[in-house]
Amino acid sequence: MKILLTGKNGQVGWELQRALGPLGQVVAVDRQVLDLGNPDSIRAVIREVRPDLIVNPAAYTAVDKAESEPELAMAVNGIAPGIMAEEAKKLGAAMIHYSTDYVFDGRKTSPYTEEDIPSPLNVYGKTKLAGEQAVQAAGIPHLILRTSWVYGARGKNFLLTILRLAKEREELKIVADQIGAPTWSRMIAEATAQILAQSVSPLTPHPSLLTGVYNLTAAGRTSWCGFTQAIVENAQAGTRVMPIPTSDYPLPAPRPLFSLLASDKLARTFGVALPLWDESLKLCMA
Ligand SMILES: NC(=O)C1=CN([C@@H]2O[C@H](COP(=O)(O)OP(=O)(O)OC[C@H]3O[C@@H](n4cnc5c(N)ncnc54)[C@H](OP(=O)(O)O)[C@@H]3O)[C@@H](O)[C@H]2O)C=CC1
Ligand SMILES: Cc1cn([C@H]2C[C@H](O)[C@@H](COP(=O)(O)OP(=O)(O)O[C@H]3O[C@@H](C)C(=O)[C@@H](O)[C@H]3O)O2)c(=O)[nH]c1=O
Ligand SMILES: [Mg+2]
Repeated sequence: MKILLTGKNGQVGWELQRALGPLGQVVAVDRQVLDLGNPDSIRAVIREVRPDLIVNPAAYTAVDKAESEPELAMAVNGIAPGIMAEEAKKLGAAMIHYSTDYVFDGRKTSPYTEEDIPSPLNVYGKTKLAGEQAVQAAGIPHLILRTSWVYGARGKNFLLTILRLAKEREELKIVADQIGAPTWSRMIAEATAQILAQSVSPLTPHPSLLTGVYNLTAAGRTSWCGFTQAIVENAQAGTRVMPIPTSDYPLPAPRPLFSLLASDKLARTFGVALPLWDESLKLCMA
């Protein structure tokens, strides 16, 4: 099986390079080779590589910047995945795509399921929803894996931001009224590999994916403030962490207040379930 992996230097892309290795021949590309903002570049690379499977963790993930760059965010998150899926269709290939809790408005009080109707609050969420719909419209075998609050040992993420701020400041003020599940990029990659391993057979080069949307997040729940407290504790940083309401931390993009995703469908379908968020955080930080 030949796998084309986009965004190889991103948090999830980096971990996928390693995790997918045993499952096939991985052709991992970055923005220089495959520019998601450029449809011709997307088509050219896919036609040259001729993958059996496209795995697409590349995305425009700067949530606030997206508010002032909506066209670029839409090109990368909304339009590019559809072009990939159309090219996959011509090759008889399948696709694994990633999406976000930010497709929801956060007005629910119990975890969102795959049946809940998305209603994004910000440009990033709107463009990610458009990308989901574009992949679905192509009519190819696909998985859309929705995850949340991704962190890891490299790249731009909340864990690394807090570790930096904890060194610079004696006190951190962090919003405590946004609830979600911090998810380690490595867990997302390993779960993807486990799912994929169940979907390939030596008889056919193309994976037979159980097409659909699946939530894929760590178990448990916390707030950004709770996440910060755990980071500071694990780092033995001694920084004070003060809970604040979202209204005290104004940002260009509104965030959903509640964005827990129920991962039962993933467990039911593939027998895959991620550990508690704070257990993975300890492992990652160790
Ligand atoms: N980060 C998070 O908190 C969450 C992420 N997700 C989703 O999970 C997936 C993986 O996210 P994550 O690994 O955190 O993302 P990152 O921001 O860590 O990585 C994204 C990658 O996409 C690449 N990229 C951005 N623009 C382009 C472009 N125009 N052409 C080619 N490549 C581009 C980046 O390249 P470069 O390094 O050159 O910028 C980077 O390597 C995404 O679909 C994201 O929407 C879902 C929930 C939470
Ligand atoms: C740095 C900092 C942030 N915050 C708040 C701001 C914000 O409400 C919250 C989270 O901050 P961030 O901007 O890092 O998180 P954000 O970029 O909103 O993270 C999101 O990224 C996209 C890509 C996703 O798909 C989502 O699942 C989610 O992970 O923490 C504080 O309250 N104090 C602080 O000092
Ligand atoms: Mg961010």
